[in-house]
Amino acid sequence: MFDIFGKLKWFIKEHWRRYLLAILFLNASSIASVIPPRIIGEGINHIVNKTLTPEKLLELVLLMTLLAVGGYIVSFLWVYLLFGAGNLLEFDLRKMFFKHLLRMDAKFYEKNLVGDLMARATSDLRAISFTAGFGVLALVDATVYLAFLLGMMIFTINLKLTLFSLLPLPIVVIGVRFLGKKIHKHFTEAQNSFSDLNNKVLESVSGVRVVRAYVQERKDIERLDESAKNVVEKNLELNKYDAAFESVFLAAFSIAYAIAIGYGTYLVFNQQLDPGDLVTFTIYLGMLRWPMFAMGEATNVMQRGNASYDRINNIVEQDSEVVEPKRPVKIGGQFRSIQFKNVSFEYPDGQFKVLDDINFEIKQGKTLGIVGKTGSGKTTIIRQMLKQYDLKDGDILINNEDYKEVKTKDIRKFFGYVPQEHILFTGTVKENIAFGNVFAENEEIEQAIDISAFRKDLKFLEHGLETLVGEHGVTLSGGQKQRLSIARAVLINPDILILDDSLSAVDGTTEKTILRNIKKYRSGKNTIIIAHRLSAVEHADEIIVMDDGEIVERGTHKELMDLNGWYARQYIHQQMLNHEVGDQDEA
Ligand SMILES: Nc1ncnc2c1ncn2[C@@H]1O[C@H](COP(=O)(O)OP(=O)(O)OP(=O)(O)O)[C@@H](O)[C@H]1O
Repeated sequence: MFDIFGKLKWFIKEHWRRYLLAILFLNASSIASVIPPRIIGEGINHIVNKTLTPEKLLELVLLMTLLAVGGYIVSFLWVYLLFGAGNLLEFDLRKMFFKHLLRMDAKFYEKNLVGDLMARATSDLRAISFTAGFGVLALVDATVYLAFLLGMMIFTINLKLTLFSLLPLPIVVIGVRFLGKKIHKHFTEAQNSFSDLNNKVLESVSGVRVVRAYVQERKDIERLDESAKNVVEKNLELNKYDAAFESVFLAAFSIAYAIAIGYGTYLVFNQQLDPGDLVTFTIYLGMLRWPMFAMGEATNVMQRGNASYDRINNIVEQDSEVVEPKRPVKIGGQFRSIQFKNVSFEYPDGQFKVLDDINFEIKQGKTLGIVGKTGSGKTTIIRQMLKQYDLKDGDILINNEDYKEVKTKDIRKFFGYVPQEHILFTGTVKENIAFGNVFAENEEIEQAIDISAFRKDLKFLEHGLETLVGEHGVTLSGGQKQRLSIARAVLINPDILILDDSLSAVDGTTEKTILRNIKKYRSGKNTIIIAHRLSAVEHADEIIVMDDGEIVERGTHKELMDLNGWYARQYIHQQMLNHEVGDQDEA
């Protein structure tokens, strides 16, 4: 049950002063709350014994007022400090979690779905934060405050009365132990089902257009329904144990209350107890509700916090397979070359070689074209180049240094990558373009817009560069997104610009314009172009043709045309199609 505090030792150690003060103020407020019932009892005894004088009454009222004001101040302080600790912990954990997500490799994201990660980053982190704030409060009140109250009941009122009223307590202890374990188990199951629902909602929302296009709304609703039902069932199961937990202790407490009232009245009748003391005792008994309830709550909250901490840890403990070098080699200065030497690769859960003995070199200032059938391994070459997966067979060298000896971030700084899927962040067009270089000057942004032929699109956007795009903004067409993504990559002026099928949604004329601009503005820099439309790589210094993970043809456009293989056949076929389309357009 206390495991969670062991796991949070690092945080408590860092914030021990805050916790110490919070607990001191919390206990001061407990003391401030156990004295007034005694004053009330004393007042009643004075009334019964007819010894109450105006001076005594004034003294009692002043004391009560003083305690109320003091209690208010210390309560404010402990609430601020203790719940603040919970918020600080949530902030620290969220930062750590997010940093970890940014560090992880592609394999991690294949294993852990986004919806599940989101569930952990929200409700699990909140459960842990709740433990660090409210959990500590419940624990302190269930022990120290309980001890204060019992002390007052035993030492200032009556030992026997107190002992009798505590008789049902063992029921609570047994209930807490048994039900606490069940709650831990069912809470984890409920959280897992919530993660699953999150994944499905995410898929449904992001794929809503496809779902509609295929008229699959009903099936999608059924799928979500099933998942939502599962969440409800798991939570109802959890509620059952939650309810049993609270009922066990409320029943035990009610019995204790009945015993105390019955036996206390008997003592008053036998003049072994003053009526004022019985009133004080009943008030204490009422006050005992919270620390006894807190006993259950502390267990409950700690069990949940523990389960959530394990779920967070489970993610944070997963390490990236891409191992960072212990003594990294620094590669400063300009990019000179990248070499693939006998590189073979299988995806972690794949069954076959996706890359088979790949060899090529890109020297400074050169353009490489990568073409081939779909699924032949073109993008996988890029993933290896960006060190997204661990390389097992063969070597990749950058400026003659082994990739394994160079930090991933030092490798990636050479690249500007335009992936097949274009991601727009919520913000303006300008912010999206300047994503990789927020300090870019306006002229640099304007130049990136010209290179990527995005200027003509700007005219159609109501607020030009300041138009909001992404989740809360206007929707851009596929071609516009491609051009914006190219502008984003061009702006960072990378040594190697990678266009991964990034010209597929632009027409032939715009493609020519973009390629001409890239050649002109990026002379001396490298470009890698993956394309299905071969006209996009015609001008490259070298073109490699991929088939089933192997390089089956290589050379310049002219050499490949002379070879009369897949490239030449495909090129001629595409040219004929272009003419046909052109003829139809003219007709
Ligand atoms: N994450 C992955 N896990 C397992 N297999 C994968 C993964 N990504 C791709 N593959 C497989 O690797 C092979 C090569 O994929 P890759 O994306 O490199 O091909 P490509 O030539 O770029 O295809 P396209 O032209 O359609 O983009 C395919 O058979 C694909 O199914």
